[in-house]
Amino acid sequence: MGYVVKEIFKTLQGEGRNAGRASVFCRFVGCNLWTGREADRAGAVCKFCDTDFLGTDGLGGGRFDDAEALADAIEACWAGAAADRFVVFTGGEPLLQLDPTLLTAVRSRGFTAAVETNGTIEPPAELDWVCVSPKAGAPLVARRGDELKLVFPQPGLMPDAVSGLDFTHFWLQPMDGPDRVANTAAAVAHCLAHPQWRLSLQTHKLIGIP
Ligand SMILES: C[S@@+](CC[C@H](N)C(=O)[O-])C[C@H]1O[C@@H](n2cnc3c(N)ncnc32)[C@H](O)[C@@H]1O
Ligand SMILES: Nc1nc2[nH]cc(C(=O)O)c2c(=O)[nH]1
Ligand code: SF4
Ligand SMILES: [Mg+2]
Repeated sequence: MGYVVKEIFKTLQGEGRNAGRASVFCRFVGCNLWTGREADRAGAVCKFCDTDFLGTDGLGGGRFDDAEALADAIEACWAGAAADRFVVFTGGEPLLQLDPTLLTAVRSRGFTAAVETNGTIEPPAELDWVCVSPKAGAPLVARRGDELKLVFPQPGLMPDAVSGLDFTHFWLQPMDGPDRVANTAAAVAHCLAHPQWRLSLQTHKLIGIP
């Protein structure tokens, strides 16, 4: 089983409960809700994506023949002590490729393993941290986890529709793009009126790190 990876980089997790934590990000190529091509954006299920997940041309990207090779690359990217190792699998949609074999390989190297997923695919049980970010118009299969991070506002997916699901933390993350300032104000207002929800800012963008 091989893996196709856009990029592998070390940075601080910018979003959600683990914001500020040193992390290796492994970004897989491909998504099931958008082709990744701008020409297809308007017709995609997910239209607001802020990420380039096409090609293997990013830092540390490439094709990895097996789980051991990719886990070795993740460990090399960490380039540090054995304590507090943390890897975030993202994409694109990581659950199109992430499997128990790769999770076992990174965990055997001392990593705590997290995922950022759109919730359309059931996450493997070997994950230590599951962040689900549901998308309007897409089936929500992953209905439990550690954090639910709703990009806000999304026409057709109101917070009330997912606030009863089995998650420990509930975040509203303002949709980045031309309406970011207005979306942030709307998210703040919703959190004030509905304290189950907390604000998640994309802090890496605020401070200019990857
Ligand atoms: C690029 S996605 C990759 C993982 C997965 N496909 C997903 O959607 O959760 C990583 C995170 O960025 C969020 N995101 C994507 N575009 C965004 C935008 N324009 N503004 C705010 N958050 C965004 C997603 O909702 C998700 O929580
Ligand atoms: N610093 C940083 N934090 C992140 N949290 C989720 C990200 C993602 O693209 O999945 C992301 C990202 O791209 N960079
Ligand atoms: S599901 Fe995630 S990776 Fe796919 S287009 Fe939407 S935000 Fe981007
Ligand atoms: Mg990102």
